Amino acid sequence: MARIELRGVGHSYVASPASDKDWALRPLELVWQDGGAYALLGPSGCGKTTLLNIISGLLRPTRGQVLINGVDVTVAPPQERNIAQVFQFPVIYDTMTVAENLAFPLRNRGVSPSETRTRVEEVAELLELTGELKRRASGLSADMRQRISLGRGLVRKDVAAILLDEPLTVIDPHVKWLLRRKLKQVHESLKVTLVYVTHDQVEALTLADQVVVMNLGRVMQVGTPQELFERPAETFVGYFIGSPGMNLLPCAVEEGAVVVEGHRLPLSAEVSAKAKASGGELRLGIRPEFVRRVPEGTPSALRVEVSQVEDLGRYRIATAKLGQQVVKVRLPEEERLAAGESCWLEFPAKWTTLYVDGRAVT
Ligand SMILES: Nc1ncnc2c1ncn2[C@@H]1O[C@H](COP(=O)(O)OP(=O)(O)OP(=O)(O)O)[C@@H](O)[C@H]1O
Repeated sequence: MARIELRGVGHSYVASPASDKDWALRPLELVWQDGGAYALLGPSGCGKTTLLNIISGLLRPTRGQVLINGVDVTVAPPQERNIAQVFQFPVIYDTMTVAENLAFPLRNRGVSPSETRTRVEEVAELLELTGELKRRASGLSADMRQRISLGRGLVRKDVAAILLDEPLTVIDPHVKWLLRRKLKQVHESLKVTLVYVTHDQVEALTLADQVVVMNLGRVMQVGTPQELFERPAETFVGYFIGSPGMNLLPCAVEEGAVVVEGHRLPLSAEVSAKAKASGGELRLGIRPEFVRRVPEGTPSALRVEVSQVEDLGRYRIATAKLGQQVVKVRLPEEERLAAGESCWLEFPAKWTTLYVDGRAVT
């Protein structure tokens, strides 16, 4: 089991990093608790793999220290870290049987044949591979191969953490959810620290207790799926998480109010004072799920013109014009609304966040 601590860890692939953009991973502080399930979520190129490779020891960071259970392992090679890594494209030995593939890490460490057999059977059971143990690995489906790869990580009793780098990307969509569920079960039963890299928010939010959202080599926010959804600390998080993302409306502040397209909405005196003092670019954020349709005449209601209503299967999204700005609204099932109509909307204060230069004012 492992508690992983990153102290001022940063990495640059250029010899003498000068500006922020030279850092693939900007120096950061992060603690991953023993037994937790974490996701690293962010767009392509944001530094997820770089961070994962630093933890596993494949990459030595330009700066900072990596501690596993309090021991500094910054310069220790991967084999000294008791960390298993599962890659997007699993490396499986086709000439071996499934059982031999699973046993491989134990054979390498000189574990006795009887203990190896017991562990392989346990892991095979956990991953529903028992019926396949005697089969040759060649010709197995992508999800079977990924299960073997995961099994090879789990087979060692001393494995402290499992790092998975986009493990489901090449898996058929209709078996993806099965493997995702399996992974969650494995984590729940073994309580091994799990770090899961993905650019897919559904994967991150369903698997992890804590999600680390990254962009441009920087950690934008660490939080539970609920915290990231309800209280995005940065406009990037608000927009990147959610489908569609958060509405981010240019606005102004006056004392005790935020002004959007000429409408005054109440705002705490403290937040309005901080925002005014900062002098930065202001946005009012509200998720489409929290915008409410209200009857005409409701205090603070905003009149909008609906330009489009999209049916996304389980729900519908209305796109509406508020003056010059566009607002997305998730409609309740029974709500009747069509393009060309106008209606009244409310932004409940509880669900609005004011951002200055992309950061939430709290
Ligand atoms: N070996 C390398 N040499 C030079 N630059 C690199 C190297 N590996 C990654 N980079 C750069 O570092 C940045 C972060 O890359 P990284 O692979 O960590 O991102 P990522 O979030 O995992 O992206 P993806 O999801 O596409 O794998 C990118 O700009 C990438 O081009």
